[in-house]
Order: sequence, then C-alpha cells, then structure tokens
Amino acid sequence: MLNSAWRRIVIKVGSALISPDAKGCSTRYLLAIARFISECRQLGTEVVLVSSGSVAAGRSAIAFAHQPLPINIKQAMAAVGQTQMMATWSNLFDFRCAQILLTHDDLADRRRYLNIDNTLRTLLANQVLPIVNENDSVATAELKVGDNDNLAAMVAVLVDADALIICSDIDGLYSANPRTTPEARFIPKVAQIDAGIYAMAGGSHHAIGTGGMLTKIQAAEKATKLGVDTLIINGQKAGSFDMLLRGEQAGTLFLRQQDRLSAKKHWLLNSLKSQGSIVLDSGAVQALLHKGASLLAKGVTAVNGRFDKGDAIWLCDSGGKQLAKGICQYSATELQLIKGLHSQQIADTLGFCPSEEVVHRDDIALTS
Ligand SMILES: Nc1ncnc2c1ncn2[C@@H]1O[C@H](COP(=O)(O)OP(=O)(O)O)[C@@H](O)[C@H]1O
Ligand SMILES: N[C@@H](CCC(=O)OP(=O)(O)O)C(=O)O
Repeated sequence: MLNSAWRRIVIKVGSALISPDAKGCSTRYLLAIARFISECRQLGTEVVLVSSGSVAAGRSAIAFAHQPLPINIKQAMAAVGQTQMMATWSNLFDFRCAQILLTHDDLADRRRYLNIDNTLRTLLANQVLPIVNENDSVATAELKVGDNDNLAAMVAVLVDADALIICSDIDGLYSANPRTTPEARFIPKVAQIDAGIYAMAGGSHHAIGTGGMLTKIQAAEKATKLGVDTLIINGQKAGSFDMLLRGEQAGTLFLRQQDRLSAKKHWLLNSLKSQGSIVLDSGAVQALLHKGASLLAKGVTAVNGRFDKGDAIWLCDSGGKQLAKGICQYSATELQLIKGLHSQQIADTLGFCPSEEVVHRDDIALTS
C-alpha cells in the first residue's frame, strides 16, 4: 500500500526518461510512470507532475550540430518539444492534463506565486493533472530557475506536498558518480544534507540532462527543510514504482527535517512580516479556531493597514487579539469593499473574483 501519509505528491521526470535517444518523445519509460501516477490518484493521493524534456524532445527538429547549444537554439527546441511532451503525456492518461509553464520570476513575485498556487489548487480539486515545466522558450538565463530538480522542490513547497519523487536514470545517490567510480557505494537514506553529501555529487553524463546529482541534492535540501520527504528513484525501472505502491522504500530517501505543517506554520508566523490586520466576527472566529476553515469575506468586519494581495496579515477577534497569521488573497482596498459580503457578491462589487476565500485555510497559522 502506498504511504498513507502521502496526501499530495510531486513527481519529477528527467529528460533522459522522456527522450532517451534525444529523438523526440518516447513512451519507453513513461508508460510505467503514467501507470504509477494513475494508481496514486486512484488511491486518493493528488499528483503534480514536473516534466523535463522539452529541449531533448525538440532537439531533432532544429538543425544545430555543436555543443554547447546556444540559448536561442535551446529555446527553439523547447518550443517544439514542449507540445510533443505534453501530447505524449496526455495520450497516456484517461483524465485531463494541464500545462503550467513557470519562470523564476513567477515564483519570486508574491502575486504571481499566489496565482499559481490558486491555479494548481483549482486543477487538483477538479481532478486535472498539472504538468509543470520551466518556460524555456521565453525565459532568459537570468529569469530561470535553471533546472527542474530545483523547480520541482519549489513546486512541492508551493503545493504543500508530502513527498517529492525525483525520477532519474540512476538508482539514487551514490558516494560518487558510479559511471566514473564503479566502486561507489549506494546511499539508501540521508538524514542530514551537509557538505559531505554535496561532495558526493557529480554532473550529468549526457548532454540532455541538467545538473546531474548536484541539483537533485539542492532540491532535496530545499524540500526537506520545509517538511517534504524527498526520494531519488530510478524511473527506468518499473520495479521502483511497484515498490512504492507496496509501501516500500525505493531509491534514496532524504528525510524531511520537520513536520510539513509546522514548517509552514513556522514560516508564516516567523518569517513573514505582517502588513496589516483584519477583524473577524464571532462566527468566523469559531470556524477559524475550531473547524480549520478558510476565511470568507462574510466574516470580516474591519480592515486595518495598507496591504497588497499576497501579503501576510493578522486575523484578530473583535477585542483585537491576534488569533492567526495568514496570506491574504485581496488587497486592503479591495477587502474594504467586499467585507461582510457573500462570496457570490465579490465579482459584482470588484468586477473580478480571484478567490472565493479571503484567506485560504492552507495559508493560515494559528498563534496557539
Ligand atoms: N553521486 C552520484 N550518484 C548518482 N549519480 C550521480 C552522482 N554524481 C553524478 N551522477 C550522475 O547524475 C545523473 C543523473 O542526473 P541527470 O543526468 O541530470 O538526470 P535527469 O535528467 O534525471 O535530471 C546520473 O545518471 C549520474 O551520471
Ligand atoms: N526545462 C528543461 C529541463 C531542465 C532540466 O532540469 O532537465 P533534467 O536535468 O533532465 O531534469 C526541458 O524541459 O528541457
């Protein structure tokens, strides 16, 4: 039985699995991965897929013989390969897929970060499989995350995933690159990522992979710090997925450093500076404290301070007691106009309704 604590997972698939011969997309390895994704969903685990492969899949369409590939050539390859990659995945599923293309800027900007978060939540709530990649054909080097291992870790944190599964072309982390050091030892579990672990990492052995083991360890560090267990598994072996479905460990497991929810709560309460506060009516206070509910406009009675969509704010009771901190989906000006209204009235009042919730329950940390 798949790990029952996995409510939501992010699966990252590397270029070598999408386009093993760098001649367009191949289903050679994707069939087993697609079957795994379908089974996870049937077991009630939500899946977000981060798929590399646009450059590798589009490589044969653009004439260029030399290495390294210049950025304009890679961008043209990505533009061709991205549609092929999406079409290949879509053909393997009997449910809908959605394409999300991101750059580093989208994740660094608070408003865009929230929009992506809302889009992903909505897709998952509608049983659509989000397939994320870097927006390679438009992003310049400075705008890029640069590799999909780190991108997948950022997405895992964004969607509050319980686990990040990085599917590569090797069984997991070894004490050195086994392709150049045959006596390298396999490392099944990593409790703490330190300089010694980084020293094990070598680069990629093929021209289409980005980062080799280094970016996978960086990704594991990002994700485990914020409460996401991270696995590096061999996506070329269907047996890796069978093991996970039986609840067994496959590949190398990087253990999360703390509980995911407490990591988020800690981040909200201690790292995000509050830009204002809102006062809740007694019904909203009860729903917040005892039902873990999202905050709706109906329950807001007053708005203090000047904050923007995406800022952290205090949620207070009528006596001014700070009950929780949360990320607000509306600016203070917008909230002044919609406070006390039913969610259905928001669009009529503002002309738009980015979210039915003023503060989503996933973005709330109670102070006690
Ligand atoms: N310590 C290590 N343990 C395992 N693999 C390593 C190590 N150092 C470097 N590698 C290389 O990293 C490769 C996987 O990274 P990469 O080629 O970027 O794959 P992907 O396309 O899946 O991201 C392996 O095939 C191996 O050649
Ligand atoms: N975004 C790029 C992949 C970048 C990347 O990290 O590749 P990989 O190391 O194969 O996961 C693409 O779609 O070609």
